[in-house]
Amino acid sequence: MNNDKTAVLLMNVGSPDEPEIGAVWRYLTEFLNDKRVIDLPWLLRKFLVNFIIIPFRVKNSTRLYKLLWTEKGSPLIFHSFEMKQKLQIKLEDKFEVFVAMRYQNPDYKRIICQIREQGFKKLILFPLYPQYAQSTTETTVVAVKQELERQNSNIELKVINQFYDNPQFIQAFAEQGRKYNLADYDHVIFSYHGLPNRHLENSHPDIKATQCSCQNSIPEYGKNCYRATCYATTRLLAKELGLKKENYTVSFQSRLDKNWMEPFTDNVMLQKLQEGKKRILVFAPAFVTDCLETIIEIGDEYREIFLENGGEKLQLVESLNAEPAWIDTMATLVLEEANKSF
Ligand SMILES: C=CC1=C(C)c2cc3[nH]c(cc4nc(cc5[nH]c(cc1n2)c(C)c5CCC(=O)O)C(CCC(=O)O)=C4C)c(C)c3C=C
Ligand SMILES: [Fe+2]
Ligand SMILES: [Fe+2]
Repeated sequence: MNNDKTAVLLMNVGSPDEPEIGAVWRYLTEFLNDKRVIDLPWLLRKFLVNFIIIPFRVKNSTRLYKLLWTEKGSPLIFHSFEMKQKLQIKLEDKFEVFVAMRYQNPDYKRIICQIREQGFKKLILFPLYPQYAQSTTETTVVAVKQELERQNSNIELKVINQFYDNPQFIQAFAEQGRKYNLADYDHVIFSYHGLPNRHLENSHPDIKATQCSCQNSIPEYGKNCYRATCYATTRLLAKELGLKKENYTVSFQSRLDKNWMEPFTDNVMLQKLQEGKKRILVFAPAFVTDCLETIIEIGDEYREIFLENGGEKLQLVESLNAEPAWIDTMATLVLEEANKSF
């Protein structure tokens, strides 16, 4: 029994079990039927997701997952496991670290069952998203709370809600960037996973998102405003890297349709090219592990478009994965959370 130990649960989005059409279909079905991801009325969501989006998307997504897949499987999954192992060593034996995915496997419901059966009384949930969003952190927290209730568990829960401005996180990402010589590049893009504009409006209860100045500072209400926190992460990273305002741009990638957060990364990249910036370095600080959206979308797809249009170099900065500076950051975040009273 582990009465005096605290369980730490790392949770990320998840990947399909294999890069085959059936597995990708199951993954997209679980992911996109989540009402916090596609937040439309039930019937409209079911119809749109299951009869339009998935049938139209699944073939291409499978092709991309085949390109992404390695001998060790999906990067998002194997990097998450490597993080878990290294964090366990760092935290030693007062904590036991688990890893689960919001969608597909390892299944968070099964991992919570293990945590309960092993007698843990305290759980620190660590959603692996630097910036809070309803489609990532919120859905993870709600799912874990619901599952703990369903299993009649009295485990005490704490959550690391976000860490977009944590100085160690900023340092760790900057260190990844410093592996490249910044002087070799004409411009830097900070590319974040986008959100539907509707989600942005949800985090702007009193004002239209378009009228909000959260690009410049975190507004009063704004700690849960994804756009505000993306820009805040960028300002801190730019400062750490000594970048001048005119030498970097924030943009958003991975849109499902045109009503997503702008500017779009691919448009920014081509606009910079027109301005004569032929060598671009891209950071993706919404992701702590490399995944489909970094390796394939930026590293392959955007890079190819950039080169075809006359660019010379588009370089993706690797994510934090299991880098020592990031493992140290994770340990600090866990210990800080553990030191707040349960
Ligand atoms: C910052 C993290 C993420 C946010 C915010 C996010 C929002 C979001 N995503 C979709 C739809 C898809 N995302 C997909 C892949 C994917 N998304 C994230 C992270 C965030 N998503 C990651 C890390 C990944 C990669 C997973 C991997 O296996 O490597 C996919 C699947 C791939 C594809 O078919 O393109 C979809 C679909 C929505 C709708 C959304 C916000 C509403
Ligand atoms: Fe996504
Ligand atoms: Fe805002």
